[in-house]
Amino acid sequence: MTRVVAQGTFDLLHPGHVHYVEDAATYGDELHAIVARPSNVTHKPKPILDARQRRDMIAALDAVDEAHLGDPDDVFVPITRIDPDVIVLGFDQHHDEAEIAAALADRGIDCRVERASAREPRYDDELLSTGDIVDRVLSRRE
Ligand SMILES: Cc1cc2nc3c(=O)[nH]c(=O)nc-3n(C[C@H](O)[C@H](O)[C@H](O)COP(=O)(O)O)c2cc1C
Ligand SMILES: Nc1ncnc2c1ncn2[C@@H]1O[C@H](COP(=O)(O)OP(=O)(O)OP(=O)(O)O)[C@@H](O)[C@H]1O
Repeated sequence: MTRVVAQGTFDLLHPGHVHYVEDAATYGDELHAIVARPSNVTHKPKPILDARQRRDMIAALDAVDEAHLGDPDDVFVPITRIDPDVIVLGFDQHHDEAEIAAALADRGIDCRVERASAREPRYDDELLSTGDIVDRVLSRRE
């Protein structure tokens, strides 16, 4: 049983998230999605939706076998619990594969790090970014 981890903020779910978890799922038999807590989302605006709602939505996707609320303080708490064989990073995520691989090795966790592919828009109006969805809401509802 090859266990895979994907992770992210997964706010206002869109086809890019679906592509990410479906791509991640191809790396093994069981896909675990870890949902970032707001305190750990530091490189962009805080998510709109509660972490429990973001977890429930990503859990509803067929490709995801189990979704987990991330640990507020130590990102390796769920990793140690899930004990994955593969961690698949999102195509544009700011994490460095080598740094994560080193942190895993330091903890004695035997797990390789991969990177998912990107998904391009299938039509002009398709939004594949949470930030873009928020911007459109603001522009249409102000
Ligand atoms: C290996 C790994 C484990 C993670 N575990 C957690 C966690 O336990 N708690 C958490 O809040 N975020 C966790 N994250 C998510 C990061 O905190 C970060 O916020 C997340 O990658 C957001 O990326 P995104 O905004 O591109 O979706 C983890 C990320 C990685 C790469
Ligand atoms: N178009 C896309 N193609 C493939 N993966 C995507 C796409 N959009 C987002 N993802 C992946 O989904 C994961 C979670 O993305 P995240 O929660 O950061 O949403 P986001 O839409 O990328 O946010 P924002 O665009 O506001 O930064 C990330 O790993 C990201 O790489």
